[in-house]
Amino acid sequence: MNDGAPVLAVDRLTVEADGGQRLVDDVSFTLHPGERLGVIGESGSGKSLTSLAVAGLLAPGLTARGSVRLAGTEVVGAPEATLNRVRGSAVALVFQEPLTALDPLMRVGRQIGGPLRRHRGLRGAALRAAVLDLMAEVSLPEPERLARSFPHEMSGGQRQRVAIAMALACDPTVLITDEPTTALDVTVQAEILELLLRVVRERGTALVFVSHDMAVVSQVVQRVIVMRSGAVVEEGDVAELVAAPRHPYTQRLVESARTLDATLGGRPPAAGRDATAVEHR
Ligand SMILES: Nc1ncnc2c1ncn2[C@@H]1O[C@H](COP(=O)(O)OP(=O)(O)OP(=O)(O)O)[C@@H](O)[C@H]1O
Repeated sequence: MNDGAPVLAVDRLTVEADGGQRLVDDVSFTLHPGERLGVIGESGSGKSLTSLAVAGLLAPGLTARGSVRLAGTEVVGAPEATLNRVRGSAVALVFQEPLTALDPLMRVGRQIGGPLRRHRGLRGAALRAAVLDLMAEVSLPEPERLARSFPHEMSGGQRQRVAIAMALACDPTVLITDEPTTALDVTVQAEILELLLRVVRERGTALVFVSHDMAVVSQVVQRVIVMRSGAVVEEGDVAELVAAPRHPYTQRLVESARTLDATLGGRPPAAGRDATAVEHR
């Protein structure tokens, strides 16, 4: 599976603030077609800035250096037109709070149709059919009725399904999700994780899954990079890393996931599980 060219190659990526503060420090990793990679670390470790830099979405005042090759296109330093093209086809993002991706004043059917119009040129009946197909793919109930709803009329889980549908609209090679379930109720979290796993498997989409939660990451990805203070401190197969973390920081992350899990009476992270909930290829 990993013999071909990576769909994403991040090489010595740094992100600096205007004052010269280095917020992401020399980060390198690759992602192959259909692979699922976790990026884990505590708050402020640089996970989000890394994923934003990959999509060329850094805020003004932040500068990326190094190289990010996404489906063969260099993102670092690329002109806006190139970035728009890449963001239409090569990469899409799903954030923690679906409302950030949604326009509160636009019916969700039109919003899902936005990327289909812009990037795939669909109009009229073909557009409407594609919107309903996408809504069905992300298991939104009664698509015809929900398409006419506004975001505030939907539940948090339904809104995140809409955000995932919009991200999938152009069939991106790489999907980046940044804490996609953190804002949701626990039962809804599990449903959204299941959905994400299903759609990336069915479509063969490569996934970068950003999270602070080792237990969640171990359910979703095959490989993980561990970030601390902007740098990668450990990288490896997620089951091996959970079973035998080498870096003291990773050991702490795994230990706190185990402690929380034991407190809640749940199962230990993936290394201790069978493959019923988590299918690592
Ligand atoms: N626009 C910005 N200007 C200056 N510093 C920033 C900016 N955005 C983020 N930072 C800083 O960069 C560091 C890394 O932030 P980042 O958002 O990538 O962390 P994170 O690991 O994703 O954490 P969280 O889960 O809390 O979002 C933090 O110290 C943050 O305060």
